[in-house]
Amino acid sequence: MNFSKMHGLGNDFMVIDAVTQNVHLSTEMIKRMADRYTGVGFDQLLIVEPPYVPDSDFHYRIFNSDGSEVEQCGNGARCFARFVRLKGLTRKRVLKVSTMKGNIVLTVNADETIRVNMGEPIFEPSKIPFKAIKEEKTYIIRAQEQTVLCGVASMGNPHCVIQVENIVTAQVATLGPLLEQHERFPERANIGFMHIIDRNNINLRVFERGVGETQACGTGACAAVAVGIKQGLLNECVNVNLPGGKLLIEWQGSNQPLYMTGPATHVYDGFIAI
Ligand SMILES: N[C@H](CCC[C@H](N)C(=O)O)C(=O)O
Repeated sequence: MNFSKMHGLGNDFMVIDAVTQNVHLSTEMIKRMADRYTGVGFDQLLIVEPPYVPDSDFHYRIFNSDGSEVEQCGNGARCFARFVRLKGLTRKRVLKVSTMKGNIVLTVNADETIRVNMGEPIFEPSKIPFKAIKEEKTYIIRAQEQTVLCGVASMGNPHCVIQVENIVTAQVATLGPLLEQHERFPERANIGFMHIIDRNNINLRVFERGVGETQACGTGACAAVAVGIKQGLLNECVNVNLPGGKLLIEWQGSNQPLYMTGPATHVYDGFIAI
């Protein structure tokens, strides 16, 4: 099976064309290919399929390295757009794509960065899902002996966003797994640690559901800015500095779509006999 290795700011992907290839992968196969020592190695696997819904160009499926299938992937969406053009599956620069939970529209800019309409952030607890009596700007979560203040949002996938004073000393390795598996997140969650520099710039690290800390998380950047704007701490246009690089996030508030702009990099093509 042919594949491409790609990344969005160091969040890395194995991308498979299931339009011209017959692809049937079990969870075990996905986990084996995800292994960074004995497999291809990736944070997520992206499988590009023919369109499922009317008026869309493609469908694409996203699997974390633990084999779990998920609803959305921001960095993966940009790599998807670059992949389908690189492989000659389309010549369009505006792509309509369906994923497990919704449709997104991607625009490939002249400089080959990609601007993605990620849809409207979701804050209703039952739709995230997150166990809460009612929707709040800030929640208190008790995790073992710690009390955590956070915001919660979904970009199709669930995110918990914690504000920290110092991004380097943020408790990513300890609080990350604790909150990812917390019982208030019935489908687990991605955990973002946000340091607000000013109203237009943040630093962010993300402990991703089903993976661990990654170099970048596109939906995590979207969720962090959405939570920060909802809490009145950020302006409509924010530079998000991740360990792997910078994303531009724009959101004009309720009932408006959120946009993410950033790069997508093709690393190599490969073949795996499975
Ligand atoms: N780990 C995420 C999926 C990938 C998201 C991330 N790689 C991005 O760029 O948005 C989840 O389980 O919801």
